[in-house]
Amino acid sequence: MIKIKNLDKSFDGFKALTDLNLNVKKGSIYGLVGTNGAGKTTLIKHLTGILKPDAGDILIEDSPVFDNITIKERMGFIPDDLYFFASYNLKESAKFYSSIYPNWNQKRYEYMVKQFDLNEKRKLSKFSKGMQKQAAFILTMSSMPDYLILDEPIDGLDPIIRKLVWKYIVEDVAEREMTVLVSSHNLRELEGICDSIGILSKGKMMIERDLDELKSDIHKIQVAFKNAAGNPYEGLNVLHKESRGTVDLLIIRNRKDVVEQIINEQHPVIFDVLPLSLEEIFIYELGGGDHEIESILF
Ligand SMILES: Nc1ncnc2c1ncn2[C@@H]1O[C@H](COP(=O)(O)OP(=O)(O)OP(=O)(O)O)[C@@H](O)[C@H]1O
Repeated sequence: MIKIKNLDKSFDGFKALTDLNLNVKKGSIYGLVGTNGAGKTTLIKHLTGILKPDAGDILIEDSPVFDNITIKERMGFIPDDLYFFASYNLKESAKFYSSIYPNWNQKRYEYMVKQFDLNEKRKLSKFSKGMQKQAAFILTMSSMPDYLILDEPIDGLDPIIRKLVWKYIVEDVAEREMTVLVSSHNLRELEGICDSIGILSKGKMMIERDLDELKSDIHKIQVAFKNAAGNPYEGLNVLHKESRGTVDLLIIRNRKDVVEQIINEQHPVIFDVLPLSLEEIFIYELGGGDHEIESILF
């Protein structure tokens, strides 16, 4: 399990992370999302022991991460900006990885090289950006990490490879309880694989919830009444409302059964509860402003 408690970090007086808390359950996939500059990479650099916090605790299995070789041997990290030894090919890199990661799995490495169809004798510096990401993924997954930390892992990968990457991750989570934290701007893909989500904004954790729970709390409805008496939405937590002719479109933060009960009491002529995607929740929660929400949601 990964736990961050009250993390603070400043760069030359600029507060990049403020009193940040984060929890990732063992054997789960945690999606870290946030606007540009929100602090995702800074947070990940703390989690992987690259940066030292000004204050707070970064714990894996209750042990501090910084300078913790035992934990780092069991951790795989793919940064946004990859670093390779310029003169190495994939095969030489694998040899290096096998010397530092005690759980290195040579069979898996060979299988993955075939499956991703990479030439292991070609210098990594000659690979395209996407091929370098694939190489980093093969090396990391062949070290059989218990903790996998990924910063924008699918950026620049084609759809077939992206599918393969997620397949490996999901299988390792299911089969050997690997714990994953992944930052991404691709909310549609995160939505399909994450158990929980942390939404970061301006260095602060805005929301951290199970994805299903998050979704069961907030709904988009369209509704029309023939003769509504007074305010038909009284008792509901309406986050946003607009009207198109006789049809009202609303974002409501209540349980679905509560929404249904209150609206049905007013005998609507039209009433649909529509699912809200993670992308929509993200935009709403980060207060995109009613105008932006309007154009995206409806
Ligand atoms: N070494 C540094 N020195 C000064 N400021 C930094 C440093 N690293 C990060 N920052 C600042 O901290 C803030 C958070 O940056 P970070 O790279 O963590 O954001 P991010 O959420 O990963 O953004 P993006 O989605 O654009 O990659 C930014 O304002 C950035 O300029």
